[in-house]
Amino acid sequence: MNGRTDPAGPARLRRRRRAVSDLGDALRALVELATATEAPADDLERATESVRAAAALLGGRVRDRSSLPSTDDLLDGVRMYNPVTGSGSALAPPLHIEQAGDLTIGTCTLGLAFEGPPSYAHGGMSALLLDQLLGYAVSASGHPGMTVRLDTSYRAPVPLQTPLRLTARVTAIDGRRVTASGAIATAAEPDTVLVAATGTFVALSADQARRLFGAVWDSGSRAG
Ligand SMILES: CCCCCCCCCCCCCCCC(=O)SCCNC(=O)CCNC(=O)[C@H](O)C(C)(C)COP(=O)(O)OP(=O)(O)OC[C@H]1O[C@@H](n2cnc3c(N)ncnc32)[C@H](O)[C@@H]1OP(=O)(O)O
Repeated sequence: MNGRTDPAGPARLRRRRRAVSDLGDALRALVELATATEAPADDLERATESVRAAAALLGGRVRDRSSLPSTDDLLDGVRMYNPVTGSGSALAPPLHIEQAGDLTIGTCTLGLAFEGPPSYAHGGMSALLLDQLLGYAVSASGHPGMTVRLDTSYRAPVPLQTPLRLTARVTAIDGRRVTASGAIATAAEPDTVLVAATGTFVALSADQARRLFGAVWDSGSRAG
C-alpha cells in the first residue's frame, strides 16, 4: 500500500517519510562513527549487539527488487533510498541538488566513510556523485535517460570533511541521446575543478522501458 491508496492518507505517508529520513540520518551518523571510531573492542562488541537488534526490528517486513518502496513516488520524483540523494539511504552523503536556470548545482560533504587515498574521497564516489548530478541535469532538461557512458577526468584529489560544490549542465541533445558535463570543486574554491565528467544518457524506447521496468511498474500500479 502506498500514499495514494492508504486509507489514512497523506498524514500517515508524511509520518513514514519523516521516520525514514530520521532513520537515514541516524544510519549515516552510525556509518561515519563506525569508520572514525577508535573505541576499545568491548565497546565495538556491545555496539555490534545493538546494531543487530535494530536490524531485527527492520527485518520484520521487507520488499524485494520488484516492488517500489511505499514512501516513493516516481511521478513526483520521490526516491528516498537513492544511494546519492536519498534522505533514507545510509549510503548517500546525501547530495543536495537544486536547479538554477540551465545549471544544476549539488552540495555535500563527504565523511571518512568515503575515503579512498588517505584523507581524500574514493574515485568511484566522485563518479557516483557526477553520474547522479549529470542524470538530474538531463532529467531537468525534459529528456530523462539512462547513463550509457561516463568519462571521468581526475585532476586533483577531492578532500573529505570539506564542503563540496558540484555543477552540471546539458551540452547536447541528439535524438534519444543527451550529453551533459559537470565538475566537482570545493565550495571554497568553486573555480578549481578537481574532477570533471561528461556523460551520455539515452532515453528508453517504449519496448526498452517495458522490458527493464515493466514488472516494477505493474507492481506499483497494483499497489495503487
Ligand atoms: C526538475 C527536474 C527534476 C528531475 C528529478 C528527477 C531526477 C532524477 C535523477 C536521476 C538521475 C539518475 C542518474 C543515474 C543514472 C543511472 O545510474 S542509470 C543506470 C546505469 N545505466 C544503465 O544501466 C544502462 C545500461 N544500458 C542499457 O540498458 C542500454 O544501453 C539502453 C539504455 C536500454 C539503450 O539500449 P541500446 O540497445 O544500448 O541502445 P539503442 O536503444 O539501440 O540506441 C539508442 C542510441 O543510444 C546510442 N548509444 C547506446 N549506447 C551508447 C554508448 N555506450 N555510448 C554512446 N552512445 C550510445 C546508440 O548509438 C543510439 O544512438 P542513435 O543511433 O539513436 O543515434
